[in-house]
Amino acid sequence: MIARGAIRRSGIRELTSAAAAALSLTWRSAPGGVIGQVIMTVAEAAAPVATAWLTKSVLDRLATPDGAVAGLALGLAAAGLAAAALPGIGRYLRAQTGRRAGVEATDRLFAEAERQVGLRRFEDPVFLDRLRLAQEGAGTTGDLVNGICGSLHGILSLAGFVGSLLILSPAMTALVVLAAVPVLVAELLLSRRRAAVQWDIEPIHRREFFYGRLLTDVQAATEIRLFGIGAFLRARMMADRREANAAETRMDRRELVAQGGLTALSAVVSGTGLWWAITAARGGSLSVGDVAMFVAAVGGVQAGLNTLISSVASAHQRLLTFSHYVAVTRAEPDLPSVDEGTALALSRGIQLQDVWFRYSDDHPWVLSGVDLTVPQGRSVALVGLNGAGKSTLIKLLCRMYDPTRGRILWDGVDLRDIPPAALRERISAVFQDHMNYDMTAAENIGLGDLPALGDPARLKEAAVRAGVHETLSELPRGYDTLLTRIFFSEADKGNAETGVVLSGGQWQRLALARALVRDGRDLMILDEPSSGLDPEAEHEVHTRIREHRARRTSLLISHRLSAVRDADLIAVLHDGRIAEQGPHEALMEADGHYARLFRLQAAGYQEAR
Ligand SMILES: Nc1ncnc2c1ncn2[C@@H]1O[C@H](COP(=O)(O)OP(=O)(O)OP(=O)(O)O)[C@@H](O)[C@H]1O
Repeated sequence: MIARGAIRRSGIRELTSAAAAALSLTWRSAPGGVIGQVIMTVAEAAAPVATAWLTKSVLDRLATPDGAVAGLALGLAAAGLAAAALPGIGRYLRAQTGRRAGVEATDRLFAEAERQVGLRRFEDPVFLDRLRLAQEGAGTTGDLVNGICGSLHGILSLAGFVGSLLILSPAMTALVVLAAVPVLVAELLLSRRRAAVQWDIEPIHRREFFYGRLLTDVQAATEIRLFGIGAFLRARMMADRREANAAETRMDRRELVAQGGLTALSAVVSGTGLWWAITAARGGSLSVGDVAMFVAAVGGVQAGLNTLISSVASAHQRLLTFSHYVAVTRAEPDLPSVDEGTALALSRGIQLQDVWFRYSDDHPWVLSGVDLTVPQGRSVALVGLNGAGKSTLIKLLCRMYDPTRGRILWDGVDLRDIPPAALRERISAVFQDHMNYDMTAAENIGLGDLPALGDPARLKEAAVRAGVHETLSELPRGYDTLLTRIFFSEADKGNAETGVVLSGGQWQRLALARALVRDGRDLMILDEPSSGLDPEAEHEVHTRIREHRARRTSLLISHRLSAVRDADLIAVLHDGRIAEQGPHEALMEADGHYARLFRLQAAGYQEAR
């Protein structure tokens, strides 16, 4: 788990490393754009300095009797034109470069997030906050180059105007430059503080987002309406919004006060400068052109400073956000994994040896010394009370987590010594909390084995075996019907062809079809594959599953004990261990947990007769 406090203290090294990463990413995705931006920046910075010098020269020439100004006026017009046109071109280049860098950064971010082979990171709220900020950072990668170009622009125009001002008055130059130091320091402190506020309120935003999604979620809508809890949830969401707003308002006020003081300081500096220039012109030590140049230079220095300060401050804040991107893309994988090797076809079986597991050091033990063998070619059923740890055991088998103690062997090889992708390639599963993808029916099945997406015969075969083929063929566009209505506009709403909504049981059959299309795998895991089905469908599905499990290695979890009774081996998980195991008859004879649960269920059915 990552500590929130550790993340707030982002030092210079972290920021430098974030800047280097952002620049190299932007350079790789749009080198032409970066070069173009630098050229535009230099030209944009030079234009106002050139305009000021040309204006001074024109005014001074006009004061002499034979002052020819045509050439200068032409130059002035050209500089004005450049000053007007360059910002537009610069904006275009910035947008293009930003988009390209954003695409590259986002792609890389999601690829790196996939590198987390297990589930732990996705259960860590701090990592989730980082991931959200990282997505924001990825979208604005190019802005860092903008920030740097902005700073360069500020420095160049400053250099131009400071040089001009130095010629007129070194003392005035020193005053203007010195006045800029507190502004720069204050802006940097403010941007650091703003990034810290943003990080602090991230969990509040996450909660607010959760309530907002709940209030608009079609699945939640039925309960929310029936229980009348909409206003209650809305109040919670608004409380979070107000809390976040209050933190941001405090920050805004702090900025307002600081920036007010800084503006007053710069007004005093310009006023003093203007007073000095007018007095000097009266005394004859400055020409009219010099006064014009002086006014332009003081304005130019202050504008340059403002550009520099705001670019540095915004680049600083973006770097703080981008450092989350860097942290996510460089995060160590949650599970150590080997890159080379394969999981060979299962020939003997899977063995759990003294497996202990808890979700973290603060959680109680879920498994405390499980010993179990799933022999190759046999069907094993796992039963136990709610919360006994059955689904957890399955997640360990798929290596979503590693056992805290003990080991799991695939034909004698520790799962930790097999690349996770190679292991998962050998497993198919229907999970208790299976996904319903907002995609077409064909895609919902084909995602189980991507090559099957282009093979309608395989999709149909899996659907037939899962007992969902008839339902799918009767859809308006058959297997190509979208199983969602979220992508449609108001105009398409009444048109069933644009998408349909399936029932819970139908979705469950689709999940089963998705697992079945992944045929030929070495291990089939079925975690409550029929819990949402009607009795007839349940019977039919279990008959098909039984046929499928014959001579195959499978692990079935079900609370319907009638469905597990003909497994080759039934294991009862109780108090974190396998309390008893054997075939149905042996367990009934032993008269332990299984026999008690089985009789309880059977009695329920008999009473109804
Ligand atoms: N991600 C998690 N983080 C922390 N604890 C968890 C997590 N998932 C499950 N648990 C806890 O682990 C225990 C076992 O849960 P598990 O889902 O494995 O039980 P189960 O036997 O499959 O239950 P059921 O029959 O209700 O599906 C429960 O106490 C649960 O609260």
